[in-house]
Amino acid sequence: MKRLAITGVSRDFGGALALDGISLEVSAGEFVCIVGASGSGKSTLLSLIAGLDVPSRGTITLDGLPVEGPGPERGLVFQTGALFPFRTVEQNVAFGLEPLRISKADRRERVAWYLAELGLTGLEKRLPKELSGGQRQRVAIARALACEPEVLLLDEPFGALDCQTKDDMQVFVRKVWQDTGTTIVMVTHDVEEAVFLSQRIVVLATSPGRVAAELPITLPDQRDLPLKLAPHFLDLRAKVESLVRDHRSPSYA
Ligand SMILES: Nc1ncnc2c1ncn2[C@@H]1O[C@H](COP(=O)(O)OP(=O)(O)OP(=O)(O)O)[C@@H](O)[C@H]1O
Repeated sequence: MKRLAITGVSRDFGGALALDGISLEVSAGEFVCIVGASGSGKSTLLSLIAGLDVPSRGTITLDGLPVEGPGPERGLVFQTGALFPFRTVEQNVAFGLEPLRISKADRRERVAWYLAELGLTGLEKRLPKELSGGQRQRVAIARALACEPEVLLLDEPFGALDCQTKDDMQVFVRKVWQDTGTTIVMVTHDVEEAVFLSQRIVVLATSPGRVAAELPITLPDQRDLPLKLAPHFLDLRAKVESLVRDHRSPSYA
């Protein structure tokens, strides 16, 4: 289990400051959502944590060790799952396990467990083109989780899905998080989704991107879809929406 610490992180794209002095800690096993208006630097922050990009200033550490590039302890899933088109579902999920020194039988068992966990049993032999958008995203999440990362980084993973599929995916992700204890950091522009999923929401402000607010999400651990209509849920959602609105650049007002 790892603790993620982001300290004084800035990212300057040749004079354009995308992130300015972000400090944030995520505890082992925590589920944190990052929200903010378009351009607030959400994706930039996630790529820095993933090690796909390097901060201009500041440090990012996992259990005290600096992040210096991508690593197997951090799994990443984007909006379009980017599956290997000529691999079947089970071959996609097994991909990250192939270089690991585990027996074929263990590998098969692990793949089967994650396929079952994500509701994909029965689709093992299908190719990505034979799946729905929601199924494809579940394969992408299963593939990231099969490597048993300490931290799962999700960048708008359900952004391209219809409302119904998105609802189902949110329920899946809550269950997976509870079953596996994986630390999750997720970027979304959907405030309802962030409130439903997370234990804490970090709101980023725009121009430059910085932490505007952090809110603990005081909802029960067991969450089902009707919770989205409960008064306490709606209060939290309204509060976060107004924080996002209040911290976007004037050009969006
Ligand atoms: N490679 C890059 N070169 C120059 N500027 C960049 C680059 N990547 C991001 N930016 C700028 O950094 C800022 C933050 O972008 P980022 O994509 O992280 O925001 P975001 O909050 O994820 O936005 P959205 O919700 O629209 O996806 C934006 O002003 C963007 O134009």
